[in-house]
Amino acid sequence: MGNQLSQNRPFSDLPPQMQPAVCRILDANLDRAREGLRIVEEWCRFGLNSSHLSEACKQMRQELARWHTPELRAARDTLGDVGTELTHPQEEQRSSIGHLLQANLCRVEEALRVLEEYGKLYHPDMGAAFKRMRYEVYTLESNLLGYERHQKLLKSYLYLVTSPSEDLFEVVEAALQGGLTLLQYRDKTAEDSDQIELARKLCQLCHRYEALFIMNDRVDLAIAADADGVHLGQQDIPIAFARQMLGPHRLIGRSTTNMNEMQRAIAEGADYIGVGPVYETPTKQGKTPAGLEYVRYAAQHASIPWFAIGGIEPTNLNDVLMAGAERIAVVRAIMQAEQPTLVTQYMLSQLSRMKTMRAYQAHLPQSNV
Ligand SMILES: Cc1ncc(COP(=O)(O)OP(=O)(O)O)c(N)n1
Ligand SMILES: Cc1ncsc1CCOP(=O)(O)O
Ligand SMILES: [Mg+2]
Repeated sequence: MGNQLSQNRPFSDLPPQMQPAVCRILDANLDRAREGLRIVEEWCRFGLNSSHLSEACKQMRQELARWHTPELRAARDTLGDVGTELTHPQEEQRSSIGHLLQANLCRVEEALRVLEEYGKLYHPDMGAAFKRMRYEVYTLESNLLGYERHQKLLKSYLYLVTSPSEDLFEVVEAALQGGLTLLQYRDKTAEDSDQIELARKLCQLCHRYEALFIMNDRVDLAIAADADGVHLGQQDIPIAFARQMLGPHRLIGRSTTNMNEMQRAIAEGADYIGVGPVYETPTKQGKTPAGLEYVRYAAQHASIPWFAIGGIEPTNLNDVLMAGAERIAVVRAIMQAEQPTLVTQYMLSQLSRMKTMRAYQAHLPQSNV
């Protein structure tokens, strides 16, 4: 590319007074795009441990570096740049990693758009090169978001499924403050328009705490609320259709009550499954419990994350954990708790204790287990 750049003399028909300005624009935006990519790359590498995503960032940075010729660098005039001290107040605050990544990807995309337009004046190949790179950044953004969702799911051990409540937001926020990282909005009676409004607000609240937000039953409402995914029961829309509508990066959960449903959900590409009801529960009246037997089966055979659900409370949590559950989902235990933060913290601590115990046992010689 270096040769190509020097062979095709830039600015063939630009008036001379415009040439330094174009060079300064290209220089500034090459820097901007590289800096933004570097910030994203660091998170891919150290936050997500994804060599694949960090390599994608690195390759784009290297391509930007190849375009950043000495001629463009020489055009820099920092003292004469009236924009160096202009910062937007939002740049001073980043409320979460998600926002930080989004802001920087947006910065990269903007810079690439500028490079694409002004680049056309500078070199015949520049416009097309930066257009292609902009699309690569869109793909990176989408892969990154999908990867983040899956990582968060893997790190989620407690799942709160909501029930209609006057204190919905207070309870959910209290649970988030207690460390909840996965929420499902479930309301079987509200109008669609009300559900969308509530779902959007809940989704924003969850994202402020870096938690995932899942919509129960309805793919259309999940899209409207920009949810991280949807939870589908056996009577809800098939996973394949949901996947077509949601794309590859949103999560799909499926309820299962027996081993056949479990195997089918896994084969159909569910990201996680509900396993239950473990116990009879007023939240789902008339539903026959699958019992601890099915929890034991799941512990042996489920190859994707699974959440034991149904009638789980602080008093029987240990039995469910002893049957092999690593993850649980609850409605009443938190929605009806007097102190939702404390119950969340208690449940999370029990799940974590069990996880540590299992990890320890896995390292003991078999005769000691
Ligand atoms: C995590 C989780 N597991 C199971 C269910 C139940 O889903 P479904 O069988 O579709 O019943 P409804 O919740 O729609 O009444 C769930 N919601 N979440
Ligand atoms: C939605 C759902 N699916 C299976 S059991 C259940 C309800 C669980 O509610 P609770 O935790 O109050 O028993
Ligand atoms: Mg359902």
